[in-house]
Amino acid sequence: MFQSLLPFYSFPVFFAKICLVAVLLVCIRGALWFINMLLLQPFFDPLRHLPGPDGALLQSHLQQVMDPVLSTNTYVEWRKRFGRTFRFNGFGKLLMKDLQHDYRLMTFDPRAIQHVLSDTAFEKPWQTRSFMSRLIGRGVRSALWNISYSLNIYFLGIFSMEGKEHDMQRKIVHSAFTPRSVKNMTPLFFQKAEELQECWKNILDEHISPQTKTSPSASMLAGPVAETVIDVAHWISRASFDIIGLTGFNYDFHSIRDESEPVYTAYRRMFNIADKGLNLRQILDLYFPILRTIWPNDDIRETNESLRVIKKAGEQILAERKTAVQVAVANGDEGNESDLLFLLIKSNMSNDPSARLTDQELLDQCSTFFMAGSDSVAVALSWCFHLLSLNPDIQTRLRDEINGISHISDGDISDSSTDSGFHDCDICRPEPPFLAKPAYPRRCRHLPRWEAVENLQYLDAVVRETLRFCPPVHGTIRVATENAKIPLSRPVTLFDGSTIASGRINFARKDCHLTVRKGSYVHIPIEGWNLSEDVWGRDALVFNPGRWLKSYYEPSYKLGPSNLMTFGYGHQSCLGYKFTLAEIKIFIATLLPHFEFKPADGVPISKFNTILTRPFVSGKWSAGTQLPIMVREIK
Ligand code: HEM
Repeated sequence: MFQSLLPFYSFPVFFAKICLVAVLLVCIRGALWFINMLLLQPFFDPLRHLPGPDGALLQSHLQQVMDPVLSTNTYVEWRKRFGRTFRFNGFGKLLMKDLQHDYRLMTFDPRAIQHVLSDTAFEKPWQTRSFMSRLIGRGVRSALWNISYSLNIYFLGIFSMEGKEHDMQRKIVHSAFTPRSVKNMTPLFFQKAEELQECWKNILDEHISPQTKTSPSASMLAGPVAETVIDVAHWISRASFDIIGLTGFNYDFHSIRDESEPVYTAYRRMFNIADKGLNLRQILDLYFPILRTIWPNDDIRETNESLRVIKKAGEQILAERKTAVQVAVANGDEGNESDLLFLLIKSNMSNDPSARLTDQELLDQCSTFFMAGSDSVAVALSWCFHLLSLNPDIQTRLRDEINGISHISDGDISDSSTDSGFHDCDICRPEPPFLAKPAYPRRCRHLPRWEAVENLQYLDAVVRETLRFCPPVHGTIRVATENAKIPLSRPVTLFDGSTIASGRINFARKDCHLTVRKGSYVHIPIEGWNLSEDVWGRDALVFNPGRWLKSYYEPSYKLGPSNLMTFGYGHQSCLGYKFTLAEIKIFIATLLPHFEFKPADGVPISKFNTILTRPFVSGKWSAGTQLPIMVREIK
């Protein structure tokens, strides 16, 4: 047939015509997409009625919202201009095959936040889960992802689960975070805090001037004997890795002393890669995960290698912990083991067989603990030392309080394991809300040492204020999986002057709730909530631990533990809240009496968002997270 056409159409003409038709088709498709994206979609999006910042439809406001250097002012300004609930532009979302117009909702309204974080119609976006899944979870349903999944090694942690799978895992994992489990871990926190203290002391010993070394009496007169700049974030990160290794699965990385342990190195390399954030290649990988297999780059190869090391070690550890559970159950002394994997295996064994986690899923939970529980605590603790270094008066007052503990004895865990008399401390207390506490009743069954630290009110205030002021997780996002309604606690005035009333969702009326379309993103500004004047008063932007000491602290709203959004809210909120408080308090109580912290000269510190909001030296982003602080030994 083609042969018969050729006399009429020379090949170049024929080819040119085909090209012309193809170009025309692409142009028509482009024009349709443009009309749909810029005119139709925004027109039918209910969020268009909400007030929000100006900007062309293709202009994104994401940097203003997500960059912690800009976000604090952005929130303050937008809230002044638009109220508690408004919309802004994302960067376009890829739904089905099309890049779609992307109005996003941001809300500071407690009822709306409560609803979005509790209602199963809202899930973590698959992009977030897919990004995390590379490290800790599955949970994404795209066909391409599944092909890639079958070719790679993925973890199946609770973080990337939704729906029933999530509920089932949460029930089992939750059982490893009971007050008693956390209490039993506190000796390990002390052990590692003391190791870190010793390491810092050794570093400082190298900086003692010869004169002071030969003259102990002079050093006593002079007070502090040595000082140097220490990258506090780096050391604390090593310590919290050790802690999560021990508390997670009874495995000591010894990374405070030596960073060369292979599993530690594997995790560290993998997290460092994840911390680079989303670059173009990673965005491509998200949408076309098969690329990771057919066109791996250095980061992907390194991540795969790390995952292999972790998997191999994990299998060995799992086998060892399973044997430990069997022996403990047979001997009836299960109460003495405190690592999360042990508790998970035990809880899994007592679960309905059909709902039990597989070995792989058990290991995945441990990787989840690593991902969720090591650097997050380290970052919070680092910010705490940073804030103390900037506020010498607060630092001195806190040190005086800690030094005022008359005696901290090393308790015996077994002494404290009787079941009577739980008292109202953070570890024992079943749930928030937090009210600034009077002195705790003295019926605690905790270790005497932990009890002493736990009872320090100013320490408690400093830790909570740090978690409010510098939340390690900057914000969270949910996506509507169906057209959904969101109730409000305050009315919202729309662009056209009409109002959406506050109150419960009223299905009979349209003006009693917000409506969002399937696929719309809702941003929950964790940092924004924590720094909101509506919630915390006019000094919301000031670091003021004293706010927690008022005899009766009653915030206007209650969302999350201590009314902090730091740990999220609802059925996917943080399981490690009490664990975190205990670890941070113990590290501060151990280190502060021995060291004084001052800002290092000429080293400005800024926040930078990777997965967590980390400290960086301003202008030196490529050097990675750092927190150089001048540390001086106190003799
Ligand atoms: C300062 C320390 C920490 C902060 C700021 C933090 C923050 C958070 C936040 C905001 C969420 C909810 C995320 C969302 O809703 O999108 C979360 C979830 C979670 N966190 Fe933490 N976390 C911390 C420490 C820990 C620790 C120490 C552990 C465990 C050892 C842990 C385990 C988890 C787990 C398992 C989840 C998922 C819960 C679920 O999906 O049901 N976290 N965390």
